[in-house]
Amino acid sequence: MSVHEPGTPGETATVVAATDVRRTYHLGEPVHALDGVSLSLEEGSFTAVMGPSGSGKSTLMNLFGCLDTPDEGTVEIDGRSVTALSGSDRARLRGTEIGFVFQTFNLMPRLTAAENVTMPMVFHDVVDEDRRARARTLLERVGLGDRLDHAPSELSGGQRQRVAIARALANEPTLLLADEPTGNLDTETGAEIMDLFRELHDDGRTILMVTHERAIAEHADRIVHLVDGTLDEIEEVRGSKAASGRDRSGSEGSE
Ligand SMILES: Nc1ncnc2c1ncn2[C@@H]1O[C@H](COP(=O)(O)OP(=O)(O)OP(=O)(O)O)[C@@H](O)[C@H]1O
Repeated sequence: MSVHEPGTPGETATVVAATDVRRTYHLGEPVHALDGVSLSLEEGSFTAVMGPSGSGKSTLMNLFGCLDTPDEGTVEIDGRSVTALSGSDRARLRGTEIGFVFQTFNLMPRLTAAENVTMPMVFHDVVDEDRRARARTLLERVGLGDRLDHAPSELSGGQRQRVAIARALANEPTLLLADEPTGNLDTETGAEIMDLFRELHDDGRTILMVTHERAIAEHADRIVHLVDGTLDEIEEVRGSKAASGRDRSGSEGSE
């Protein structure tokens, strides 16, 4: 199901949408972290969010990730209004519809790679052996089929992030949210992780990524620029790194 059914054949569906969202924090002087932002994510789109420190990027991610609700405006995920849900229903929606990738990986240190990947599957009715098989498939997908039983401390930074990406995919989420996914990696490893994101994008995943780095943002199809809690510009990334490797109706890469 989608927020808006496509009007014409071939038109892409909006799967996640924030409409005129406002979020004000009241610690002393009110801070308008988001001051009327609307942003829709089409199915299979890859969007980067950039902006100065304090411009509202994390606040927007928290709304899309069902970690917070707006004071005004609405957030809809796969046709469901997040704003109308109770805290526990929102947590369930978060567990089933959102996959999170963090700058600091956030793996459970005492669990193996495979066990980390099976953790989010509690939201689904999957028996143990199927979970293990699914974790294996996901870890193979991110190039770690030979690291299932390694602890995070036995993996490199790039490998840890790959485990985190496999974990984020555990429930076939509607939306993959990545907060500075290359922030703790060297340039080369960061580029490898972005290659993986590009592959996931090619597989049809819907991705929203916050980054400070222009070169990383250019892997997306468009860059959303936030300034002072407002949407300053949506920049289409022409011949983006994400698009360059693919044949997209033959229309890309000829500039
Ligand atoms: N829980 C909170 N309580 C009070 N103020 C907050 C809270 N979270 C964020 N803010 C304020 O809201 C504004 C937006 O913060 P936000 O974290 O969304 O920005 P950001 O663009 O992600 O910044 P950065 O790039 O530094 O992570 C900032 O002025 C921040 O100080």
